[in-house]
Amino acid sequence: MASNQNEGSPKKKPITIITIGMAGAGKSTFVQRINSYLHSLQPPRPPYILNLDPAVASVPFETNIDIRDTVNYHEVMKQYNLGPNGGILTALNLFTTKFDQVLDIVEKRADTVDYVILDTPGQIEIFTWSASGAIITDAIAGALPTVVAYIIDTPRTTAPATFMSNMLYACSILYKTKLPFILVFNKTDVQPHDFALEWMHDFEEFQAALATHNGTRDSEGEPTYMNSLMNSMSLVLDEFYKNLKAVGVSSMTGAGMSEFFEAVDASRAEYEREYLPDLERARSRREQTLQEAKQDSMNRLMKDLAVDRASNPEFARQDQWEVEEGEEDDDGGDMDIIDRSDDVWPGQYIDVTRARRPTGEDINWPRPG
Ligand SMILES: Nc1nc2c(ncn2[C@@H]2O[C@H](COP(=O)(O)OP(=O)(O)OP(=O)(O)O)[C@@H](O)[C@H]2O)c(=O)[nH]1
Repeated sequence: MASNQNEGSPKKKPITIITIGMAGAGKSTFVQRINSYLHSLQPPRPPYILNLDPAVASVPFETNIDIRDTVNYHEVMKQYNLGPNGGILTALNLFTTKFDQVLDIVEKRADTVDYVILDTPGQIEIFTWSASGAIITDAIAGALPTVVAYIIDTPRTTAPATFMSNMLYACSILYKTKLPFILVFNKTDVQPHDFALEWMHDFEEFQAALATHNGTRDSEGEPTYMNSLMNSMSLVLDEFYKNLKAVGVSSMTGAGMSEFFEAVDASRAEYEREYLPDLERARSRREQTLQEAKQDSMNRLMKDLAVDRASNPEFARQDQWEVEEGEEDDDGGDMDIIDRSDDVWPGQYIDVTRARRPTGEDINWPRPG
């Protein structure tokens, strides 16, 4: 594994590895394996581990932060009258409200660790398709270089249709997070992952595997609808494969660990080259949209006031700004600042025309031009 740091140069930020995978793919065993691998290095490089699965009975590693210390999943189920999945999701939502504190703690440890590892709930969609999952991912990726490790149960992926479904799922996560992505073919002690690499690199190999699979032709010898669909999808996936790294590991034996960390270390550059500029662009776009919304509201307000004055000259005459002696009569005087940071969409949109004040309270509206 390449060292993360050169003598004398400032320490690089740690890389966050978000482990995601279908239930039973081996996420927890994988986190345990990378944990023990990093401890076994000379010198040891213990990672900082966060468990985000509120429903897991026990984890085979020492966590630094554990969602179960903050939220009692069983209590959540009882209190909100929820089933197991609703309970996990609500527990994750509750934990997410504290994630700024989590991030503070992690950032404080940034000088002492090289890797931060997130183990996610077993039900993959609870993390990948929930607002909390997106908030946690964005928050951590905004603060530290981050890579997604998508754990695949290799022995259960040897059928072309299952393989494709798994890849499509991975593809959706890649496009959702836009983060550097590593396909981790786990359990290679049971099933080597060569077939998967072959299918990923040679489109025709995959099509051939598809053609030899049962049920791909109908009674008249024509490809079935599913087969045609899978053929077309495999063309789409061809583009997806170019954007990611694939490694084979066995969390059971420890095989493939150094290759995995080479892929992780290489992802740092990818994160800096592709994700960070995108993040900056998104931030400045948001900022610009906000400015435009403010300006638009202001223009509309000015226009409305000007129309009112034109149609009601008596009101306009009475509605004069009284300038106290010694007070400057400039247009850039104090304006009430409307802080909407506690609103449902903090900072997303400020519409000054909708400002509300208790009656009787003075408002220094800007003058119409
Ligand atoms: N042979 C073999 N078995 C493995 C390997 N990795 C995990 N397993 C087994 O796969 C099963 C599931 O592993 P877990 O680590 O619990 O999987 P998980 O994805 O965390 O499962 P959830 O808790 O449902 O999310 C366990 O029986 C593990 O022992 C591996 O590399 N090789």
